[in-house]
Order: sequence, then structure tokens, then C-alpha cells
Amino acid sequence: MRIVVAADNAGVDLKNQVRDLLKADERVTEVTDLGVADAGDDRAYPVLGLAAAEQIARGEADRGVLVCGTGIGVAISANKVPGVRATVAHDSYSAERSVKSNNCQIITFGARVIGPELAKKIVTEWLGYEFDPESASASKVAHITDYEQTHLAS
Ligand SMILES: O=C(CO)[C@H](O)COP(=O)(O)O
Repeated sequence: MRIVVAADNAGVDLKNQVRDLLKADERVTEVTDLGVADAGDDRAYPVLGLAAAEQIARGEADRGVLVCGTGIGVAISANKVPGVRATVAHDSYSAERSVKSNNCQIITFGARVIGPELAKKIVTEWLGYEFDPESASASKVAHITDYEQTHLAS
């Protein structure tokens, strides 16, 4: 699995910890870190969230982990990219359902909300979930995709 990670300066420390966890996980074949590299880089969360989501939309990464202060800003930004589904998930059940129900490619965290150990536990679990295209959830996700393709085509 190829994973892209990104964060603004509020999320950089947690993003770096998650990146290192991902690099050590044998299920992960590639980790792309789009930054920021340190808290001195004040690029705003939409810049990072959109860049990561675009990598996924282009097929250059399979999934993403994004971090900002709350996780909300990077999730909103990533969801603006057609074909990308992103959500904040600060608990195990939401993280699981984000994949199994919603086929989200991106999970986001708020570094001002969740501690690093819980975030890393959730990421480790999240790597093990897969969306079943034959499941009852598939037509619901397809409804969203159809809307995007009908109304948001550029
Ligand atoms: O959490 C953020 C956006 O959701 C970001 O890290 C901080 O944003 P701000 O409160 O607008 O500075």
C-alpha cells in the first residue's frame, strides 16, 4: 500500500510520528511525505490537504493520513478533490467504518485533539481494513461518485 502523509504546522509532530510508524509497517510499500517538514513552514492546511488528495486522485498513492489542529480543515480540503473521500476519525470504530462503509482513502487527525499513541493505534488498525465492493455499502458510495461525475465534472 502506497501512503501519502501531510500536515500543517499544527500537525507536523504527529504527522512525523505517523509517517515513521507507516515506514516500519510491512503492509506499506511506499510513504510519501508532502510536508510540512517543521513548524517553521506556515503553509496553510488546504495547501497540504489538497496536494495529498490530488496524489490519490491521480493514482499516485492508495491512501492518505493528514493532520492539522483539529483534522477538520484537511478533511474538508481533501474532500474537494473529486473521487477522494476523507474524514476525521479519532476512534477505532469510526476509522473502521470510514473504510468499510465509506471507502474513504484518507483519515485525518487533529493534533490538538488526539494523543500520538491513540492516533498510531488507529492507523495500525486502519491499514488492515478494506472496502468490499460487493457489500451493501457500495451503492451508497456510488451515489456520491455519481453526483460528483454528474455535477462537479470540470
Ligand atoms: O485545525 C486547523 C484547521 O482545521 C488548523 O491547524 C488551524 O487552523 P486555524 O484555527 O484557522 O489557524
